[in-house]
Amino acid sequence: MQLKNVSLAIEDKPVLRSINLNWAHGEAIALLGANGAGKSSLLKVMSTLLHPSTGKTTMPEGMSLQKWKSKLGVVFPETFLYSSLTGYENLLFYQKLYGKTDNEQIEQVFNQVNLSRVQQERVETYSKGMKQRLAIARAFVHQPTHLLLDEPFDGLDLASKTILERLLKEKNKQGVGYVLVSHDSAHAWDLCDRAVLLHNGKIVLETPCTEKTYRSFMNQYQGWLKEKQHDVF
Ligand SMILES: Nc1ncnc2c1ncn2[C@@H]1O[C@H](COP(=O)(O)OP(=O)(O)OP(=O)(O)O)[C@@H](O)[C@H]1O
Repeated sequence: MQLKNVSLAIEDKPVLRSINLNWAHGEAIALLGANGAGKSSLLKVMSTLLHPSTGKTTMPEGMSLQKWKSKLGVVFPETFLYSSLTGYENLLFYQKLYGKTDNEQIEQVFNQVNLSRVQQERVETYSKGMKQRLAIARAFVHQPTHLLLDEPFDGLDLASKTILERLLKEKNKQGVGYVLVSHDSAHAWDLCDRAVLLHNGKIVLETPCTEKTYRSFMNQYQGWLKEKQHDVF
């Protein structure tokens, strides 16, 4: 997917400013930045939930908007789960939305997020971490090729965190790309090919995620964060 000069204003407030970003097929991008930098808004534009005020988003080659939506899996702070339905009913519902019914796939994702045991229980009885794992399963249930992940590790215990890390690495090996928003830069660095830093709605830094580039990136990131503190206080 390609974003060209994308800007977004919400209620006249500039949230994204002239964003240029190329997301290559299978690429894992860490999207970093301070609170309010515009990370979630950018993911929403990429998911087409929000439309840019100006600029252009282009789908990967040959893909219609409809096709793009069908290839996309999202983990957003809103879980999009139905609490009065069981875990199984939720996954079945979402799979059907994508025009599929594949019980084996549902079983597989339940196994992957370690929720098989409670799949017939209503979601309102799940803990926060279990709901988050089900939201992750929901994002994977139609076998997307692109993932938009807004703090997907939020609320996960250590074991669940490891499960998700493994899942992302495995999917990435199979060619699935993702954009990962995280406040844990070191963690995101380990899971991604490239890091993009947003500040006040602008991309201010981009670098490949290698051991060598981490320190320099973090020094610059901290510089931006200090500037942000001056803005606020
Ligand atoms: N619905 C909305 N109405 C008004 N302002 C909004 C809305 N959504 C986002 N904003 C503003 O847009 C800016 C960017 O918000 P966004 O949630 O994208 O940032 P973020 O980088 O994801 O932050 P965080 O790390 O805190 O999640 C913020 O200043 C926020 O107040």
